[in-house]
Amino acid sequence: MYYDEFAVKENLSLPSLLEVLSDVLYRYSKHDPSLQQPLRSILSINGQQNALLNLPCIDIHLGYMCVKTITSFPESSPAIDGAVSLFNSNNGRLLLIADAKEITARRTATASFLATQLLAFKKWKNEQKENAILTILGCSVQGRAHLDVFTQLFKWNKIYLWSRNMTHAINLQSDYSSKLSNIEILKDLNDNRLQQSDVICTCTASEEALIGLKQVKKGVHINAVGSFRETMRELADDLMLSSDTQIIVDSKESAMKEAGEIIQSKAKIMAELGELIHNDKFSNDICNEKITIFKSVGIAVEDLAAAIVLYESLKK
Ligand SMILES: NC(=O)C1=CN([C@@H]2O[C@H](COP(=O)(O)OP(=O)(O)OC[C@H]3O[C@@H](n4cnc5c(N)ncnc54)[C@H](OP(=O)(O)O)[C@@H]3O)[C@@H](O)[C@H]2O)C=CC1
Ligand SMILES: O=C(O)C1=NCCCC1
Repeated sequence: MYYDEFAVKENLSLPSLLEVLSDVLYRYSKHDPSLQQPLRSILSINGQQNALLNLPCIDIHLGYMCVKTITSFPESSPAIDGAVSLFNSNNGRLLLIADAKEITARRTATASFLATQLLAFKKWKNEQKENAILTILGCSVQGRAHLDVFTQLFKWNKIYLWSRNMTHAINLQSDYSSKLSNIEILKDLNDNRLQQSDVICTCTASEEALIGLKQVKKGVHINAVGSFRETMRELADDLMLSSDTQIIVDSKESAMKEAGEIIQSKAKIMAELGELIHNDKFSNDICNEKITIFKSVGIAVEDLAAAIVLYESLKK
């Protein structure tokens, strides 16, 4: 009944997760009445950064209900802890409880990959696809999961890693040295190699902007994962507000309430990720000169997708 982080990692198929994520995000953005997801609750402890989060949702169409309960204690390691519970929505039976750290990390990185497919790969010509450069900023749990998922699902020409504490980037590079020989370390964020990156994933708990317009190239795609509070941000206002930037989010409702970059810059959101799925008009409109930003805050239907994929794989 309880599946720990190792069982989650072993049994959660990324291609299946990508498919189910795409389906639930599509139906979420279409306001499909069979999918119910209220705004998550974030209860702060003593007005500090530590918090208890609750993310529930019901999917009558697929026949499941899910609730993820996690703590976020940024000064602890791991920062996130908790469990995901999956239920049958026809008879109310509890089907599975699984480690939330691993589910959160893998569904978040897979949502970023889906955004990269929809926003970057579609605008690239073949040559750019064959020589694509990925950069990951922040080499803790989310950065590590992004490296793992992004390299399992796509072949990158080069990968650059940066972390505030450079040892964390070096450790991550070393953990992957037997599988990936194309990883390099960025010592700082003014390194020219950041400007060569085709895709950048920002996976930090920063409260100050780490990158601005001058540090990135035209047409870059950014997955901004870290911020989920008004006070947090990874991207500067000039990047958020540039007329060359198109901003996509997982949920408009959540992003306007939780994403520091959106709240502080008052940048306009172009669409939800789900609105780009099965939408040829949008794909045709994406221009390779534009910067695309996927601002992810994390929503319950993403945990639901992961829990369903896990449950159905374990049932076989
Ligand atoms: N969008 C989503 O769905 C999700 C978002 N998150 C968020 O993503 C972020 C990273 O999560 P996770 O890896 O689990 O967290 P950890 O606490 O494990 O790691 C924090 C990361 O942020 C970096 N960091 C912290 N402060 C700064 C700063 N001021 N400047 C630059 N880097 C900084 C750390 O770098 P170093 O170690 O080198 O010091 C480290 O890489 C968190 O903010 C988390 O809340 C998490 C889950 C889902
Ligand atoms: O979606 C999630 O799960 C989280 N989002 C922001 C940070 C904590 C976990």
